[in-house]
Amino acid sequence: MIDIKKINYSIDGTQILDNLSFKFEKGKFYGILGPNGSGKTTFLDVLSGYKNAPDSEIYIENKELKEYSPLKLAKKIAIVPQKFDIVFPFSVSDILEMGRYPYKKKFFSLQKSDYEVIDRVIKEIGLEEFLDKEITALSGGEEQRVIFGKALIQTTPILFLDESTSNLDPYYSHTLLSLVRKRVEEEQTMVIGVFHDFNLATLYCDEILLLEKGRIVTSGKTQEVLNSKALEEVFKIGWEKYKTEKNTFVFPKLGDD
Ligand SMILES: Nc1ncnc2c1ncn2[C@@H]1O[C@H](COP(=O)(O)OP(=O)(O)OP(=O)(O)O)[C@@H](O)[C@H]1O
Repeated sequence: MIDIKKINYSIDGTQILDNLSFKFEKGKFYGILGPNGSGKTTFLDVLSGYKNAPDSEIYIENKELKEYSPLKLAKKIAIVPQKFDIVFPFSVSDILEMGRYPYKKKFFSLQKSDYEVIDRVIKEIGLEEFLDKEITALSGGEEQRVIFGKALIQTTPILFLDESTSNLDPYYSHTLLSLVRKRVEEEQTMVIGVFHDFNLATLYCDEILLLEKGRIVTSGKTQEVLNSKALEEVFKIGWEKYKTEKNTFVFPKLGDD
Protein backbone atom coordinates (compact mmCIF):
# COMPACT_ATOMS: atom_id res chain seq x y z
CA MET A 1 0.00 0.00 0.00
CA ILE A 2 2.99 2.27 0.63
CA ASP A 3 5.92 1.05 -1.38
CA ILE A 4 9.12 2.96 -0.72
CA LYS A 5 11.66 2.10 -3.37
CA LYS A 6 14.04 4.70 -1.93
CA ILE A 7 14.14 7.85 0.17
CA ASN A 8 17.16 10.09 0.47
CA TYR A 9 16.73 13.38 2.26
CA SER A 10 19.35 15.89 3.32
CA ILE A 11 19.40 19.36 4.80
CA ASP A 12 22.35 21.65 4.04
CA GLY A 13 24.49 18.68 2.98
CA THR A 14 23.64 16.59 6.08
CA GLN A 15 22.01 13.27 5.23
CA ILE A 16 18.88 12.97 7.42
CA LEU A 17 17.29 9.95 5.70
CA ASP A 18 19.78 7.58 4.08
CA ASN A 19 18.62 5.31 1.28
CA LEU A 20 15.51 3.98 3.08
CA SER A 21 13.31 1.37 1.46
CA PHE A 22 10.30 -0.48 2.88
CA LYS A 23 6.87 -1.85 1.99
CA PHE A 24 3.97 -1.03 4.32
CA GLU A 25 0.86 -3.18 3.95
CA LYS A 26 -2.75 -2.35 4.68
CA GLY A 27 -4.41 -3.93 7.70
CA LYS A 28 -1.32 -3.41 9.86
CA PHE A 29 -0.23 -1.06 12.65
CA TYR A 30 3.48 -0.18 12.33
CA GLY A 31 5.60 1.43 15.02
CA ILE A 32 8.66 3.56 14.33
CA LEU A 33 11.18 3.60 17.17
CA GLY A 34 14.53 5.32 17.34
CA PRO A 35 16.58 7.75 19.41
CA ASN A 36 16.02 11.51 19.31
CA GLY A 37 17.12 12.93 16.00
CA SER A 38 17.17 9.57 14.19
CA GLY A 39 14.79 10.86 11.50
CA LYS A 40 11.37 9.52 12.57
CA THR A 41 9.42 12.76 12.10
CA THR A 42 11.28 13.55 8.88
CA PHE A 43 10.38 10.08 7.59
CA LEU A 44 6.65 10.73 8.19
CA ASP A 45 6.96 14.26 6.76
CA VAL A 46 8.44 12.89 3.53
CA LEU A 47 5.86 10.09 3.31
CA SER A 48 3.00 12.54 3.82
CA GLY A 49 4.36 14.86 1.14
CA TYR A 50 4.93 17.65 3.68
CA LYS A 51 8.68 17.59 2.98
CA ASN A 52 9.84 17.21 -0.57
CA ALA A 53 12.60 14.64 -1.04
CA PRO A 54 13.59 14.87 -4.72
CA ASP A 55 15.81 11.79 -4.55
CA SER A 56 12.99 9.44 -3.61
CA GLU A 57 10.59 6.99 -5.18
CA ILE A 58 7.45 6.39 -3.13
CA TYR A 59 4.20 4.76 -4.25
CA ILE A 60 0.95 5.23 -2.33
CA GLU A 61 -1.61 2.68 -3.51
CA ASN A 62 0.37 2.11 -6.73
CA LYS A 63 0.56 5.79 -7.66
CA GLU A 64 3.73 7.81 -7.20
CA LEU A 65 3.52 10.30 -4.34
CA LYS A 66 4.73 13.12 -6.63
CA GLU A 67 1.64 12.64 -8.79
CA TYR A 68 -0.86 13.29 -5.98
CA SER A 69 -2.49 16.70 -5.64
CA PRO A 70 -2.64 17.92 -2.00
CA LEU A 71 -6.42 17.34 -2.04
CA LYS A 72 -6.16 13.76 -3.32
CA LEU A 73 -3.41 13.03 -0.80
CA ALA A 74 -5.59 14.38 2.04
CA LYS A 75 -8.12 11.69 1.18
CA LYS A 76 -5.43 9.02 1.50
CA ILE A 77 -3.31 10.13 4.46
CA ALA A 78 -4.21 11.85 7.72
CA ILE A 79 -1.53 12.85 10.19
CA VAL A 80 -1.52 13.64 13.90
CA PRO A 81 1.69 15.70 14.13
CA GLN A 82 4.13 15.94 17.01
CA LYS A 83 3.78 19.72 17.19
CA PHE A 84 0.76 21.81 16.30
CA ASP A 85 1.24 25.48 15.59
CA ILE A 86 -2.28 26.74 16.06
CA VAL A 87 -2.07 30.42 16.86
CA PHE A 88 -5.48 31.50 15.56
CA PRO A 89 -8.22 30.81 18.12
CA PHE A 90 -10.42 28.52 16.01
CA SER A 91 -13.23 26.82 17.90
CA VAL A 92 -12.94 23.08 18.43
CA SER A 93 -15.96 22.59 16.11
CA ASP A 94 -14.18 24.55 13.37
CA ILE A 95 -11.05 22.40 13.71
CA LEU A 96 -13.06 19.17 13.59
CA GLU A 97 -14.95 20.35 10.49
CA MET A 98 -11.59 20.95 8.76
CA GLY A 99 -11.18 17.16 8.79
CA ARG A 100 -13.97 17.00 6.16
CA TYR A 101 -12.60 19.77 3.89
CA PRO A 102 -10.94 17.33 1.46
CA TYR A 103 -14.46 16.04 0.68
CA LYS A 104 -16.18 19.44 0.48
CA LYS A 105 -17.30 20.62 -2.94
CA LYS A 106 -16.30 24.15 -3.91
CA PHE A 107 -18.91 26.74 -2.84
CA PHE A 108 -20.92 24.08 -0.95
CA SER A 109 -21.23 23.54 2.78
CA LEU A 110 -20.52 20.27 4.51
CA GLN A 111 -23.20 17.63 3.95
CA LYS A 112 -25.31 15.67 6.43
CA SER A 113 -23.01 12.66 5.89
CA ASP A 114 -19.98 14.80 6.88
CA TYR A 115 -21.68 15.82 10.14
CA GLU A 116 -22.51 12.18 10.85
CA VAL A 117 -18.79 11.32 10.68
CA ILE A 118 -17.93 14.33 12.87
CA ASP A 119 -20.59 13.44 15.47
CA ARG A 120 -19.46 9.82 15.61
CA VAL A 121 -15.83 10.78 16.33
CA ILE A 122 -16.91 13.42 18.90
CA LYS A 123 -18.72 10.66 20.80
CA GLU A 124 -15.96 8.07 20.33
CA ILE A 125 -13.30 10.26 21.90
CA GLY A 126 -15.43 12.35 24.23
CA LEU A 127 -15.06 15.84 22.77
CA GLU A 128 -18.62 17.07 23.51
CA GLU A 129 -17.66 19.44 26.30
CA PHE A 130 -15.04 21.29 24.20
CA LEU A 131 -16.97 22.01 21.00
CA ASP A 132 -17.60 25.73 21.60
CA LYS A 133 -14.22 26.40 23.21
CA GLU A 134 -11.30 28.00 21.44
CA ILE A 135 -8.55 25.50 20.69
CA THR A 136 -5.97 27.85 22.22
CA ALA A 137 -7.84 27.67 25.54
CA LEU A 138 -7.44 23.90 25.94
CA SER A 139 -4.85 21.96 27.91
CA GLY A 140 -2.08 20.14 25.99
CA GLY A 141 -3.84 16.77 26.26
CA GLU A 142 -7.27 18.19 25.35
CA GLU A 143 -5.75 19.88 22.31
CA GLN A 144 -4.05 16.64 21.27
CA ARG A 145 -7.40 14.80 21.48
CA VAL A 146 -8.98 17.40 19.19
CA ILE A 147 -6.17 17.11 16.61
CA PHE A 148 -6.43 13.32 16.82
CA GLY A 149 -10.19 13.64 16.31
CA LYS A 150 -9.71 15.84 13.24
CA ALA A 151 -7.44 13.16 11.72
CA LEU A 152 -10.01 10.43 12.40
CA ILE A 153 -12.74 12.61 10.85
CA GLN A 154 -10.63 12.68 7.67
CA THR A 155 -11.46 8.92 7.34
CA THR A 156 -8.36 8.05 5.33
CA PRO A 157 -7.06 4.53 4.67
CA ILE A 158 -3.66 5.61 6.06
CA LEU A 159 -3.02 7.34 9.38
CA PHE A 160 0.32 8.69 10.63
CA LEU A 161 0.74 9.24 14.37
CA ASP A 162 3.81 11.20 15.49
CA GLU A 163 4.06 10.70 19.26
CA SER A 164 0.37 11.49 19.15
CA THR A 165 -0.41 10.30 22.67
CA SER A 166 2.56 12.04 24.33
CA ASN A 167 0.29 14.51 26.18
CA LEU A 168 -2.51 12.08 26.95
CA ASP A 169 -3.30 10.39 30.24
CA PRO A 170 -3.38 6.55 30.20
CA TYR A 171 -7.16 6.43 29.76
CA TYR A 172 -7.15 8.55 26.62
CA SER A 173 -3.92 7.04 25.22
CA HIS A 174 -5.53 3.62 25.30
CA THR A 175 -8.96 4.83 24.17
CA LEU A 176 -7.50 6.48 21.05
CA LEU A 177 -5.00 3.75 20.20
CA SER A 178 -7.65 1.04 20.70
CA LEU A 179 -9.91 2.94 18.36
CA VAL A 180 -7.36 3.10 15.56
CA ARG A 181 -6.33 -0.52 16.21
CA LYS A 182 -10.00 -1.51 15.74
CA ARG A 183 -10.12 0.33 12.41
CA VAL A 184 -6.93 -1.43 11.29
CA GLU A 185 -8.58 -4.78 11.97
CA GLU A 186 -12.13 -4.08 10.84
CA GLU A 187 -11.54 -1.70 7.93
CA GLN A 188 -8.06 -2.82 6.87
CA THR A 189 -6.63 0.67 7.32
CA MET A 190 -2.92 1.21 7.94
CA VAL A 191 -1.33 3.09 10.83
CA ILE A 192 2.30 4.18 11.09
CA GLY A 193 3.06 5.58 14.53
CA VAL A 194 6.19 7.03 16.09
CA PHE A 195 6.55 5.92 19.72
CA HIS A 196 8.93 6.63 22.56
CA ASP A 197 6.78 4.55 24.91
CA PHE A 198 7.74 0.98 23.99
CA ASN A 199 4.92 -0.49 26.06
CA LEU A 200 2.35 1.25 23.89
CA ALA A 201 4.18 -0.11 20.84
CA THR A 202 4.06 -3.60 22.39
CA LEU A 203 0.33 -3.37 22.95
CA TYR A 204 -0.73 -1.90 19.60
CA CYS A 205 1.85 -2.51 16.86
CA ASP A 206 2.09 -5.52 14.56
CA GLU A 207 5.53 -4.58 13.31
CA ILE A 208 8.33 -2.24 14.29
CA LEU A 209 10.93 -0.34 12.29
CA LEU A 210 13.96 0.66 14.30
CA LEU A 211 15.67 3.79 13.03
CA GLU A 212 19.15 5.08 13.74
CA LYS A 213 20.85 8.01 11.99
CA GLY A 214 18.33 8.02 9.17
CA ARG A 215 18.59 4.30 8.42
CA ILE A 216 16.35 1.32 9.19
CA VAL A 217 18.56 -0.79 11.44
CA THR A 218 16.07 -3.62 11.73
CA SER A 219 12.38 -4.30 11.19
CA GLY A 220 10.02 -7.16 11.93
CA LYS A 221 7.36 -8.40 14.31
CA THR A 222 7.03 -6.19 17.40
CA GLN A 223 8.16 -8.85 19.88
CA GLU A 224 11.16 -9.82 17.76
CA VAL A 225 12.44 -6.25 17.42
CA LEU A 226 11.83 -5.39 21.08
CA ASN A 227 13.75 -8.50 22.13
CA SER A 228 16.58 -7.95 19.66
CA LYS A 229 20.19 -7.08 20.42
CA ALA A 230 19.72 -4.12 18.06
CA LEU A 231 17.46 -2.40 20.62
CA GLU A 232 20.32 -2.31 23.14
CA GLU A 233 22.83 -1.19 20.56
CA VAL A 234 20.69 1.60 19.14
CA PHE A 235 19.55 3.03 22.49
CA LYS A 236 22.86 2.29 24.25
CA ILE A 237 21.13 0.91 27.36
CA GLY A 238 20.19 -2.55 28.61
CA TRP A 239 16.56 -3.61 28.84
CA GLU A 240 14.77 -5.36 31.67
CA LYS A 241 12.07 -7.74 30.45
CA TYR A 242 8.69 -8.41 31.99
CA LYS A 243 6.75 -11.31 30.53
CA THR A 244 2.98 -11.62 30.59
CA GLU A 245 0.89 -14.36 28.99
CA LYS A 246 0.68 -12.48 25.69
CA ASN A 247 3.63 -10.08 25.58
CA THR A 248 7.10 -9.25 26.79
CA PHE A 249 7.40 -5.64 27.94
CA VAL A 250 10.79 -3.94 28.10
CA PHE A 251 12.01 -1.32 30.56
CA PRO A 252 15.35 0.52 30.62
CA LYS A 253 17.87 -1.17 32.93
CA LEU A 254 19.60 1.63 34.75
CA GLY A 255 22.63 1.66 37.06
CA ASP A 256 23.41 -1.51 39.10
CA ASP A 257 19.77 -2.60 39.59
N1 LIG B 1 14.71 22.26 9.62
C1 LIG B 1 15.79 21.58 9.96
N2 LIG B 1 17.04 22.11 9.78
C2 LIG B 1 18.14 21.42 10.11
N3 LIG B 1 18.11 20.18 10.65
C3 LIG B 1 16.92 19.61 10.86
C4 LIG B 1 15.70 20.29 10.52
N4 LIG B 1 14.66 19.46 10.84
C5 LIG B 1 15.22 18.35 11.36
N5 LIG B 1 16.55 18.44 11.37
C6 LIG B 1 17.50 17.42 11.85
O1 LIG B 1 17.15 16.19 11.26
C7 LIG B 1 17.39 15.11 12.19
C8 LIG B 1 16.16 14.25 12.28
O2 LIG B 1 15.12 15.01 12.90
P1 LIG B 1 13.71 14.34 13.23
O3 LIG B 1 12.85 15.41 13.81
O4 LIG B 1 13.23 13.64 12.04
O5 LIG B 1 14.13 13.28 14.35
P2 LIG B 1 13.20 12.37 15.29
O6 LIG B 1 13.75 10.99 15.20
O7 LIG B 1 11.78 12.56 14.97
O8 LIG B 1 13.56 12.97 16.71
P3 LIG B 1 12.74 13.10 18.10
O9 LIG B 1 12.69 11.70 18.70
O10 LIG B 1 13.63 13.98 18.92
O11 LIG B 1 11.39 13.68 17.83
C9 LIG B 1 17.80 15.76 13.51
O12 LIG B 1 19.19 15.67 13.64
C10 LIG B 1 17.37 17.20 13.36
O13 LIG B 1 18.21 18.05 14.07
